[in-house]
Amino acid sequence: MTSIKNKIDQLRKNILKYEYFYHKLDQPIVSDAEYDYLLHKLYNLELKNKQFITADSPTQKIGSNLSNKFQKITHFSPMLSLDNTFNVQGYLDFETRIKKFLNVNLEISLCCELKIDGIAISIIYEEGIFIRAATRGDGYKGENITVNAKMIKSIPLKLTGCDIPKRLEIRGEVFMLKSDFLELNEISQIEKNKSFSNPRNAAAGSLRHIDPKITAERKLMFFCHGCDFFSEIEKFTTHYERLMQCSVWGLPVNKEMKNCSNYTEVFDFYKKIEKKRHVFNFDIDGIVVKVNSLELQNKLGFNSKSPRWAIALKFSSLERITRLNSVKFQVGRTGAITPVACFEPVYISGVTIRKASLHNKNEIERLNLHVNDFIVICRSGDVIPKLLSVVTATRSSYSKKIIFPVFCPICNTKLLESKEDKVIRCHAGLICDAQKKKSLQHFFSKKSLNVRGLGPKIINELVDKKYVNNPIDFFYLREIDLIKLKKIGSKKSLEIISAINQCKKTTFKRFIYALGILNVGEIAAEKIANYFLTLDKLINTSILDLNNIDGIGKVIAYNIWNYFSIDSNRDMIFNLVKKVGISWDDREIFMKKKKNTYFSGKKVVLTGIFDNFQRIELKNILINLDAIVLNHISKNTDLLIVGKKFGSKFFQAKLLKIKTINEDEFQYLISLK
Ligand SMILES: NC(=O)c1ccc[n+]([C@@H]2O[C@H](COP(=O)([O-])OP(=O)(O)OC[C@H]3O[C@@H](n4cnc5c(N)ncnc54)[C@H](O)[C@@H]3O)[C@@H](O)[C@H]2O)c1
Ligand SMILES: [Zn+2]
Repeated sequence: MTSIKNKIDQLRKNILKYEYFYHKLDQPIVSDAEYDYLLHKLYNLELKNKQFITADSPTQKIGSNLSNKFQKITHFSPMLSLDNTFNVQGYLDFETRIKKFLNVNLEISLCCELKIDGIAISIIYEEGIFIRAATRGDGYKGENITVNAKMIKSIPLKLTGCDIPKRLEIRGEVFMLKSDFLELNEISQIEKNKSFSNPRNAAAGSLRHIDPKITAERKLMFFCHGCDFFSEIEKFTTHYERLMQCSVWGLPVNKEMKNCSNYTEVFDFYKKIEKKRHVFNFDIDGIVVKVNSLELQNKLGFNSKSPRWAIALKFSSLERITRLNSVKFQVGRTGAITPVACFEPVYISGVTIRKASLHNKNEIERLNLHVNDFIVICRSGDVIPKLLSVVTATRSSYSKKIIFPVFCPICNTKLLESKEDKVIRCHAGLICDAQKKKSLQHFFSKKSLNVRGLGPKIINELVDKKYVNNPIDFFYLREIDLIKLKKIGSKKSLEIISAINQCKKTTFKRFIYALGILNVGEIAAEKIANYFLTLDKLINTSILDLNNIDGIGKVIAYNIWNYFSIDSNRDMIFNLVKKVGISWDDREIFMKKKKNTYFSGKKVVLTGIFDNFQRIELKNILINLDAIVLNHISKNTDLLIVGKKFGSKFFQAKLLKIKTINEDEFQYLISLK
């Protein structure tokens, strides 16, 4: 029992701390999802252990923003929060509750409005003149922010029109436009002032600033969402009519509101607003549904935190809280270790998520994760799952901290951190089964040698069963080996073997890409293929030569050079080409017609013999590159390509001052895009 009490005490302490930062300092230190989650947890614990409920529990009173910055004033009637729900059932429960309370079975008229994400204030008008304004405070006492509220242009200092009551209380929301918020934060960044985390906090901080001039500068806005006539006889019977009257007196009332007579109409309005919430230049976090009849509102009254006649139907958050089960350290194809958080599934905007990458060691340290932690998950940019933060308030003192491993979880080799990119890697290469599997998957993948039907599962099983150790082994697989794999029959085995045989005819670019050289993606592979044209040239290249390739940086150049300097890699390539018979048409890349090349419209002549091309081949390449290939030199010739054992054309060109290039220069030029 004491442990439950401790749990409750600990939760309350944390919630009150978060409320202090949010309401009093306007600088939240945890996300709303995390705060709501903890409050909900406390609520459930108290429900099961009613003996521990105290009047000062955050479940029993509203979060207060009362500070010493402003004088305090007592509200004429309590200014409370709103009951809220995120789902249909929660809303239906609300309807059932009020019908039961009122003992009615008929449809109740409801007024739906936007739930503006701002800061609540109360304004008192006497004879139509703005007299005083106050924040919600603790619900009973508020902060006197009269001077500051007078700085808000959309709040009239004098009401216009007839039938203005002697005393009128207006309640509404002060907020900041999203565009103004972005501008304010930009300026704060330049001037190195503190910035706000969202428009709501910016509005609250600006309204409650000790210098009213600052409030004036911040361009705050106001929407009225309620009023009280102080028991003066009024002609209105509904909340909706009252708001319409406020608008006539010159008070800003948001036009997006709707009278509904049943829950289907309420949900239509909710869906419509949720769809266009991003169109509004101010934040809203849901809709508010209010019993329209003032008489029924009076009958329903309040509980300690909120009126019984209203509920906020909030938009589902893009953040969810769930329990972390484990962190797996995955070994990538190049040995890079990526931590991946595995958690209890959560459903966010239409997708069930179970895992999120934690990217690197720094992220693990930033989060200070422990096993069984409750974590906040979101879909960043609405797609990629991201672990935002940890709910430290619910962590047990015994839970185990997650530590980045020192040894490879697959092959046990000591991990090393690269100085350049700070990535931690297992350097065991193909000795490491994880890297071996990923490299083989890459070798036969769609963009590499493209063997259909040879997916990761089959490759992993083949490695585990030790049927294959390197790409060459795949070309010697037999039907009797393959049928021993899970879910592979004779037909499928033969299909796989045939697909493996077919992949022997490939392209140079695909072959380079398939090798999986560090940082060499498809584009780099294409550039390299275009530049070298032959495998021989590529294998025997120098770093200097590699640095010449447009778009190949120093790191990639080194990686390529390093790859081909390793004997086992050269042996494997030799065997793949000479023994297995992988081949490609070197020239294939130049056989596609191109416009706007270096050669476009140029009159080109050839002389001599070439190491890497037959004369006719070279001619075709040039024609495809948009050149005009001629047999004789004249003063109109633009370019002469000179091979070994060149003839008199070379001397004629020199006399006529025609540009000449050799085979290497030609290869460089055709490698350009
Ligand atoms: N991140 C944190 O650390 C932290 C801490 C405390 C509270 N919070 C957040 O603050 C919220 C709780 O604050 P709250 O008690 O003010 O509740 P609330 O903001 O959910 O709802 C109550 C408020 O809604 C406002 N409102 C907006 N439009 C309205 C309309 N049309 N009609 C009536 N009222 C309208 C009212 O001013 C009212 O005070 C929660 O969402 C919680 O996540 C966050
Ligand atoms: Zn390893």
